[in-house]
Amino acid sequence: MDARRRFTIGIDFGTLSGRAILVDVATGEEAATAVYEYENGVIDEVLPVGGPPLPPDFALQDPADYVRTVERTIPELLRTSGARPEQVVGVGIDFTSCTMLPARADGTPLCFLPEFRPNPHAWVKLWKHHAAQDHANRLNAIARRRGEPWLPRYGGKISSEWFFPKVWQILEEAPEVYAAADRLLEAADWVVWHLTGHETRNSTTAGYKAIWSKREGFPSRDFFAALDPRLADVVDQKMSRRILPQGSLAGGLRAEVAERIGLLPGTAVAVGNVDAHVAVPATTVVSPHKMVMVMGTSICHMVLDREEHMVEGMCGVVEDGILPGLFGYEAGQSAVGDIFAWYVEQGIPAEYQEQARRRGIGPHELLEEKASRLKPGESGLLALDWWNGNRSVLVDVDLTGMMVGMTLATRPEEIYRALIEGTAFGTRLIMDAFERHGVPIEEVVACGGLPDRNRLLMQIYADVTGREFRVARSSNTSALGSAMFAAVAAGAARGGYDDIVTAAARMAGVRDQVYRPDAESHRIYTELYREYQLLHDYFGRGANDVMKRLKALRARYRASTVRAC
Ligand SMILES: Nc1ncnc2c1ncn2[C@@H]1O[C@H](COP(=O)(O)OP(=O)(O)O)[C@@H](O)[C@H]1O
Ligand SMILES: O=C(CO)[C@@H](O)[C@@H](O)COP(=O)(O)O
Repeated sequence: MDARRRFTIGIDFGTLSGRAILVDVATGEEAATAVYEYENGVIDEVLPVGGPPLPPDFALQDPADYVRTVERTIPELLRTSGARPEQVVGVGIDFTSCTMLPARADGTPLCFLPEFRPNPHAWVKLWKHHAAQDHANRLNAIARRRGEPWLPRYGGKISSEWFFPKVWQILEEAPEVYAAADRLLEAADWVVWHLTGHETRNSTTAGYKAIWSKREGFPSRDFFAALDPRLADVVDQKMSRRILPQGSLAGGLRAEVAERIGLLPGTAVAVGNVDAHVAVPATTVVSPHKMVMVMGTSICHMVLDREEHMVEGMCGVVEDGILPGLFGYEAGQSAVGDIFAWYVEQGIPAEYQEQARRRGIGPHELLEEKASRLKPGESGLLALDWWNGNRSVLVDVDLTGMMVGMTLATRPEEIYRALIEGTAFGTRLIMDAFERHGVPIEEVVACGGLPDRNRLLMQIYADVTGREFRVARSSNTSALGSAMFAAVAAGAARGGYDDIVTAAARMAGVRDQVYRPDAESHRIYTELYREYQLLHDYFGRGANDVMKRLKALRARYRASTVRAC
């Protein structure tokens, strides 16, 4: 190991695991990687401490898994690379968002305290926690009635996945937790607090998930009081108005953590970031009108522009939200990889599982191989990709998945392919919304776990959208982006960079591989897309609320079943 090399560390806290990389600041070479699969994963049935079944649509996590991620991955990076602590000039982290938790004034999560451990609301609410939809609906109705100027920045609706519906749910369903919480914060900021001993708040989670803007700050005290008088001062009582831009130095690594993980105390730590937004410069995109698609459990569609446009169903548009000096747009699909996981785990016949096992391949690989032999339209199937609700453009987690065209002859690979195609149609609809509202999409760069796992999926996305898909060089773009922002937090004087654009030029890259649309497939998919749009509007825009009626029946029946036990 050349002692003159300088490195930064990026840790991407995903839905199921934390992934860390050690990156050469001069070249972007990933000298080592380490992964920690969360011991408690996604907590959606019962708490790790036991107790009654969690209510429907809860999705929680254990902050101890975040501490274990830091303490397991960073020593592994140093061990496998041979890098010396003094060669590491900075650490950056990114997180799924909005993943939030209640904590004491010293940063202790309430779920660490014996008296609160049995209470689900004391735990981390993961980004996909969908049990605050009622609070989101009421918040949106009040915001619309008051004519709140910030609502159009979020596509006209605040999602139940974002910060304040989750806060309101805690207040109404667990007022004792709300009262005991000195701090309410994003997990991204909590991990940085754990690393540095300083509480900081970053502009990306604040802007996209907590209705903050650089020009106007948070919504007014009157707005919060209109939700509930007890929320009037929530920002000043349990949050902060000191919001730091991306690349800011949050502080130095605190001694007790540095000692446990093998780094030097005082190593620069960048403010926290969001897994989708941080990936943008790591794919080389630092200028407008290039869509970065972070493709994993969900898909996040990220675009930069010099102007602010109001686009239907956006998760948000935030000034400086992704890169300084530009408006950053975020749209998304709440379930993509999750849908394929659901089908592989719940839907394929034992015969297919056995076939895959005999051949020493995974079920995804077997299905991909079989589905690759099908032609667009051949299955007669069409899916609405709402297995975990709709994030963009309808912003409604109470919508559910649907597949039409099934017959007695339908085969598993046809269903698998139709699920992929349905998610691709969802992406095409988001791209159309951007262009319809004045934000052109001139290029597409994909990153995340899916491009490395499923070539058929990538080709279908190119065929459905009619666009070329480039792929980021790194298989860990979010972690690479965090490592790049760590270099900026350290600054050129300490071996990093003074701005993210320079860091991107030196540390980011794209692969030579390009997925190009096939003209005939695109023609067929455009016919199918028209059918998708009809179903989308009929079931998603109020013509028939059967999905919501069925979900209400499920909740009622499930509640009665639980009571009967
Ligand atoms: N071969 C595959 N084809 C399609 N989806 C896959 C495949 N293998 C894994 N997945 C899905 O990819 C998702 C994980 O994506 P990844 O980007 O690694 O994680 P995260 O979303 O936590 O960042 C899971 O939802 C999983 O079901
Ligand atoms: O919503 C966001 C970012 O705004 C993501 O954190 C969320 O969709 C989860 O992303 P993953 O698919 O787990 O990478």
